[in-house]
Amino acid sequence: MSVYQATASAPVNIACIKYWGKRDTKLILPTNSSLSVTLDQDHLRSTTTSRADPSFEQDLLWLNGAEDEIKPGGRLETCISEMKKLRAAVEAKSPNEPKLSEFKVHIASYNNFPTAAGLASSASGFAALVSSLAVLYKLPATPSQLSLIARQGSGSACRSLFGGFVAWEMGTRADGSDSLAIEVAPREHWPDIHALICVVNDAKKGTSSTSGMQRTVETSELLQHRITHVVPARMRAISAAITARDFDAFARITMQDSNQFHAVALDTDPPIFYLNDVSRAIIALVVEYNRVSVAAGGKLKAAYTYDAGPNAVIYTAKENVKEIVSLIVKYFPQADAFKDPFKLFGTAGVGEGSVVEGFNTNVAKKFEVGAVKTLIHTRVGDGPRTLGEEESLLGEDGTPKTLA
Ligand SMILES: Nc1ncnc2c1ncn2[C@@H]1O[C@H](COP(=O)(O)OP(=O)(O)OP(=O)(O)O)[C@@H](O)[C@H]1O
Ligand SMILES: C[C@@](O)(CCOP(=O)(O)OP(=O)(O)O)CC(=O)O
Repeated sequence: MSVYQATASAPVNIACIKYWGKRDTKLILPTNSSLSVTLDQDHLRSTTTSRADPSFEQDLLWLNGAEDEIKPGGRLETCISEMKKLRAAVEAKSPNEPKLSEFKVHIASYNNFPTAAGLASSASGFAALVSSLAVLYKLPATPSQLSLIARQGSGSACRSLFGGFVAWEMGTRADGSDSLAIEVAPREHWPDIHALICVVNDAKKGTSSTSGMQRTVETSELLQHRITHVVPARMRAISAAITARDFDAFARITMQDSNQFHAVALDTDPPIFYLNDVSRAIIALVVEYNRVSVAAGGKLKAAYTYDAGPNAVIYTAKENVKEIVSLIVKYFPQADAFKDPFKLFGTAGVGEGSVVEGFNTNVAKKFEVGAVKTLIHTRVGDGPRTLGEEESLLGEDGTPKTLA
């Protein structure tokens, strides 16, 4: 008997121009376009195995080993049924293909980083789900076509269908058929972009993106200004900065847009606060680090950005990562040694950290150990990957394997 199954992994993406607001909550159609950098799956990824079998009695999904309910009419069910529709179209054209669209599926997914902690697990998760089903169903779909379905799982997930630098074009049609992700540039265009994630809090967050942005749409006047007068010009400017590999412009726009996103959160009634004292101290450190560079006749060297939580993502060129890690460690002592995936520091490690010459050390106070729990160093990465049988997360009986 044939086993119909496929495994795929997908990356996390972190937006430079933020998606915040829906014009259609069921189809997940945004009030503005957005743009992100896809991060390297070698460090952060969701891996998903999907299997179709005539003996399965219902569609089931396990996330990190625990069964996750597939609610009727919910996001998971929407994505799975949209993928089955695409499969049914393949079967209609090729009658010899097995009728997988009529079988139930068992899906096992695993995130190698904290779930629902503001590290964009829903983005990599839905991208991996859609990618594994696309391989299982042998769909002739492009990443942009698949992004239309991942979008209905979680808006930001549509951008994880591509590597590199990715735009989600908001589209104008009521059915959402033009609200999809496109590649602005592949990672090979600008592989020098690295990211340092400062994990301030990896617990489940207070106000979810989904409910927070809806409240903003309903109550914030500032959001209307942002979507009409600010984002369209920023989308053009940051795309041009990426094309020209102009880090200075890329960094300025990224920080401005993070600030404005948190301003519209504050402009929401009741207000939403995602940043905390630690987040604000990291902003002060990045601002001062850039000031020193500009004062010496140089350009911006780092850009902070924050999603719906206190964790910072700092984009920079590879050559600056060592200075920035040293800076963060100086103010935020680490309980565990910095995992140095790019071997920037020798055997001595980061030590106590340090600041660059001319840095005003009074811009922030030194925090206690644990204020920044972990530092994850990664870089721009590729799009979803198809994995081999040996990577399957499902055992012979169609339930998740126990992972070592
Ligand atoms: N690998 C996965 N496969 C399927 N669904 C997933 C996966 N990982 C996460 N999800 C879904 O995404 C939800 C978490 O999304 P949520 O938006 O709360 O957090 P986040 O994505 O980590 O944070 P943010 O979107 O603010 O960066 C999970 O509860 C689950 O429903
Ligand atoms: C702040 C953000 O990370 C918001 C992400 O929101 P989600 O994509 O998690 O929201 P839903 O579409 O409701 O699932 C900005 C961004 O990623 O663009």
